[in-house]
Amino acid sequence: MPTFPDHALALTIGEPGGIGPDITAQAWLAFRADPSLAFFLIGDSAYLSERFSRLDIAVPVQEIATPAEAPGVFATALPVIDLPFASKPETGRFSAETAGTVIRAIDMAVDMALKGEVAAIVTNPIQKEALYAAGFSHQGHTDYLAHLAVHHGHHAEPVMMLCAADLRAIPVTVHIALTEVPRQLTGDLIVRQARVVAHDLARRFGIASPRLAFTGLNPHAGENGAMGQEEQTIIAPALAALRAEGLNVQGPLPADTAFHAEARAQYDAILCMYHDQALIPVKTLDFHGGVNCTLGLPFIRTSPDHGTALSLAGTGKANPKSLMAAISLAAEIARRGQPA
Ligand SMILES: NC(=O)C1=CN([C@@H]2O[C@H](COP(=O)(O)OP(=O)(O)OC[C@H]3O[C@@H](n4cnc5c(N)ncnc54)[C@H](O)[C@@H]3O)[C@@H](O)[C@H]2O)C=CC1
Ligand SMILES: NCC(=O)COP(=O)(O)O
Repeated sequence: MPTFPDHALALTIGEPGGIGPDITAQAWLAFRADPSLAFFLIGDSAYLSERFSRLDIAVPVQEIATPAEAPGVFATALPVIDLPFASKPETGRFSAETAGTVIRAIDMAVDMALKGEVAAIVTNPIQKEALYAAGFSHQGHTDYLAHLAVHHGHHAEPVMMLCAADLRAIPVTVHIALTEVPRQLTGDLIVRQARVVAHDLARRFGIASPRLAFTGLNPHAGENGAMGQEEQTIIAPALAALRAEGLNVQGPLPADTAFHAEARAQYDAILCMYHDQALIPVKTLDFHGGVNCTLGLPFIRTSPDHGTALSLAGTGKANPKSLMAAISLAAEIARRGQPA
């Protein structure tokens, strides 16, 4: 397992028309004096230099050929592995024309992680609709990273976990229409995700016997079937199976009362039945400190909790703290290592 300070973190450029370049520059300014947080960016160095020159900050860019060069450069310049765009991105706009290169940056980072050349991957936000328009057939990074890992011969069972100060929330179903949720929510899906969460909270977060909570799907967790059946037919049986395996589980809890401070103190992570049930509390509690961490991969991946914020790109107004928190968490997990 590669660790700091020998191995740097690989950052991917994400949507070039969005705030990724700006917050990466700000993160470098904040962290450049700390070799334990050394990172490099995979992106178009000429475009990045031009973007930075328009912000009121001095961020020199230095091209590197390999990840191993990054720690030696990090204190004086933002190390960049050059990956030029075929067509010039437009700040504040997304384009399907750059999507292939955006995906290529992710491919390269995964390749480096699987070869043990980097300590972890931190992804800048992608514009999902731009990638979809270019033929990308995955929901987002989370399932694409797992696809790449499997393609390279590894096992992967991807789980999206959003972390705020004292809340870790997992959407069991992710980027699907709300009408699809009852159709795609199964006991098997809940059980498989809970196993990954329990395993990775122990392995990556040092929580030996994590306490897992689960929300219901319906208002008041269905109120004994009066407001929906999924709690009784899908969620409760899945929890019973997990209990039989020795996992510490509670629920299904009514989602509306599962996130206040006293409730949060009762669990280490909460598995929620759909995207907004998990992400609204995280982003409300800690929008600028929230981190998206993928569990179930053979490498470490974190990301800011927010998206591309196109309207802020190039303005200098994007807050870099979520990306900084993502970098810090990736470094912390890498330092902890991976006990078997
Ligand atoms: N990990 C990833 O790749 C993610 C990608 N996305 C993608 O981003 C695109 C835009 O999604 P939206 O729903 O509009 O979410 P968004 O997070 O880009 O923007 C939501 C609101 O938060 C503000 N905001 C976001 N980041 C900020 C920052 N660092 N500092 C200050 N304000 C900030 C924006 O200006 C906007 O008002 C979509 O294509 C979505 O799929 C969204 C979330 C994560
Ligand atoms: N809403 C979370 C999000 O869009 C992140 O998705 P991913 O790209 O990390 O899979």
